[in-house]
Amino acid sequence: MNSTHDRSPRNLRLIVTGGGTGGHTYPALTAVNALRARLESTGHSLEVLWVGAADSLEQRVATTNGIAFEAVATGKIRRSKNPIKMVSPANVKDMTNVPRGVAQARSLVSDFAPDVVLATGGYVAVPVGLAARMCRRPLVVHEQTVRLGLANKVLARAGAQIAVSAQSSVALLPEGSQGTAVVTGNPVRPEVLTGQPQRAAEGLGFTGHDPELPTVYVTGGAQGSAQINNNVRDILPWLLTRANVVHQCGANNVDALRESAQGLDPALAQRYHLTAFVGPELPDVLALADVVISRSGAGTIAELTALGKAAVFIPLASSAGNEQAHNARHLQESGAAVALLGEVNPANLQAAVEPLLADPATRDAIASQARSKGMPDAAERLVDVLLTAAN
Ligand SMILES: CC(=O)N[C@H]1[C@@H](OP(=O)(O)OP(=O)(O)OC[C@H]2O[C@@H](n3ccc(=O)[nH]c3=O)[C@H](O)[C@@H]2O)O[C@H](CO)[C@@H](O)[C@@H]1O
Repeated sequence: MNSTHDRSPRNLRLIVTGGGTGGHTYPALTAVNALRARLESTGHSLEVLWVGAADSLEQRVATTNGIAFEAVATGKIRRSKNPIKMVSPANVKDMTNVPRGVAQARSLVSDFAPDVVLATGGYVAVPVGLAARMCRRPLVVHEQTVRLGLANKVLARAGAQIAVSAQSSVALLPEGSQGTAVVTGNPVRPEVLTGQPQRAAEGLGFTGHDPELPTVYVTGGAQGSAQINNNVRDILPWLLTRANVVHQCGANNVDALRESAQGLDPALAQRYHLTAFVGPELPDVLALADVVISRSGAGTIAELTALGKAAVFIPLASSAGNEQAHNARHLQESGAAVALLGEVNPANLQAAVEPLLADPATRDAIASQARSKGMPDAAERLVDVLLTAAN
């Protein structure tokens, strides 16, 4: 790292790229906002251009947050053990998109002339990151997961400065980039850390919430998870005798779950709140939750550890490099979570949740271990890396 003198703020121009999922998009937005706040606190300004895929989550997030956005062509290479399948029509089309995206990104980078480029992963980060290197602009890559994603691996080899979310990532970096890597943690949206439990039930319209009972928040990520939904559905008659349940299930699953909830005893059903997606109420819902049943994507883990929540993780088995299982195991090994790493069924989900509801001391012990793993200052650390790279 350079000296703190090198990080002194000045007016800056930033290109940010990354997206595809919330896991790549929200850390980018959080870093932009933190960098802007740091610069403005010293009377300086930040000009930002977000370069992403057209009609994407990152486009919606950038534009709703008043950040200028430009789209470039991207190509997702579908990996397969069978080399014949690699030459699929979809892959061939996507491969031709990559050079087109690099050319588009190169012209955007050269016109905008950023002081620094931040890439947070996802396929779109590849053309933009490569263009940054071609135009000799400093490139910082932020990785949310323990193992580098494919896009970030390509950019690490192209000479990016790497910021990682966990110390254990450093040993897994490509040769040559380990020495310069910085552990920042995974930036968490600041509003997530300042929720108010007493606002949650009102914000959700959860009129039957019983304040005498603990609350379980179930989340399968933005799309929802059929595996989590089905197992939770099957233990609901038991769960609702002990807790309120807020269940975020994804848009595709909400109708079927609503129908099956009609079979619940009405006295229990009033403690159940089902929703496709939790939007601006998310911080309050997290503040209210005593126990969380969740996938173990990097973004969710960063939030739950920063807050110190007792969680039961059900990893997505098909996540890249099985990283969700790795994340969950890592926390379970230090008593910072409960992880269901093999087959998941209603019986073992109930067995995992039961001690957390029965004994507040058990869940407090897990919550406090989780909090010790959290890095609530990750955005500020990433800002330090960006300011150093820009100088
Ligand atoms: C399917 C897939 O590819 N998953 C990957 C994706 O995760 P993905 O983006 O699906 O999940 P993450 O846990 O990283 O982030 C989800 C984000 O959405 C928010 N949220 C979720 C539900 C909701 O109703 N409201 C809401 O705001 C969560 O609070 C969190 O901030 O990128 C992550 C980071 O690279 C990886 O670790 C995951 O393995």
